[in-house]
Amino acid sequence: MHNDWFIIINPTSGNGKSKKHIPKILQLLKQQQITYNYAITKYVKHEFELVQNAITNGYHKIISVGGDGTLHNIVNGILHQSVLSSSLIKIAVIPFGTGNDWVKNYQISKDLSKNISTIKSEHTTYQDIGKITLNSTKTIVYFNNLAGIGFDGHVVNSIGKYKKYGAISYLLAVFVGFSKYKSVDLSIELDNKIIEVNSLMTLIGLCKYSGGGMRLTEKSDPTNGLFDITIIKHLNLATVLVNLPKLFNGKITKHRKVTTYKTNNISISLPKNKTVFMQADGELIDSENFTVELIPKAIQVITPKKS
Ligand SMILES: Nc1ncnc2c1ncn2[C@@H]1O[C@H](COP(=O)(O)OP(=O)(O)OP(=O)(O)O)[C@@H](O)[C@H]1O
Repeated sequence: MHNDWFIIINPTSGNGKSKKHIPKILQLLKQQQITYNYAITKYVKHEFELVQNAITNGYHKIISVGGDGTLHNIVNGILHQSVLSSSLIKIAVIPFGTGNDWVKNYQISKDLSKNISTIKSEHTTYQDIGKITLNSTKTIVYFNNLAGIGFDGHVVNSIGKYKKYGAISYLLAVFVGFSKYKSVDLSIELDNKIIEVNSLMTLIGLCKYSGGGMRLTEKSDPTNGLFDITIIKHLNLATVLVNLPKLFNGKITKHRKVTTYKTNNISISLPKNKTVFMQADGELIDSENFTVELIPKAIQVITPKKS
């Protein structure tokens, strides 16, 4: 194991923004005497392979340059390997995505110099990770921010064509998608209860933000060993419009059609013969009945010291 950082850069993140900043990032790292090696991804999910190769080659400090999807794939590469325990691996993020929701949770600076000083400090927080197991294929997908079923999966499915609009892309996808979307019947099992619900969307959160800055879960804390579950029943467009600010300030969780729970284990069954989109950290995943369990303090993430 050596002490250099391994940097994984997704040049397509943020509509190609990260690519333009590569020379500047590398120069600032050198200036702060941070030693590193780096690789640029060449295709979708290449991050997964790159991080596993880096760990096999003795790296245990990783920097993700990109958005939430890049980080998600790196986290999955780390959790799916067995060379080194994930809790011994440090992950830093230089955000260059569209939504950049995960970094908001920790107030990681978008200012490159400030962020690189934070990385240099190596101040870490041990973060919980969600582990989704799909019932029939036993496929495992990890998430570090939030997973969702229903309308938010539908938004992720359509987001590609809106990303060119930058920060407002998620909001655009919400409004364009809403009129055609139909809520679905879910059977949700948590804390020995079975909840049958017609749901617009159901969210399983570790961190606070998703969908480009929305706050759909209640007081999420990615270090407390619990998921924040939000079940939103069917809402009409007028209700969404009236409650728009509440989607961003967290107060939507108080709406009478919204219920919240805290748990570390949840199973969800989807309706038969209906496509229900599912997403993890803004990446679409296969849609089928699944169970989610929480792995406490599974990774170390580089975070600014609280002043
Ligand atoms: N070279 C590449 N070509 C095409 N896609 C890539 C490449 N490298 C990585 N990807 C994929 O790009 C996807 C999106 O990346 P990411 O989520 O980081 O950016 P974003 O969508 O702009 O940001 P955010 O998720 O924060 O809104 C990921 O699924 C990743 O696997």
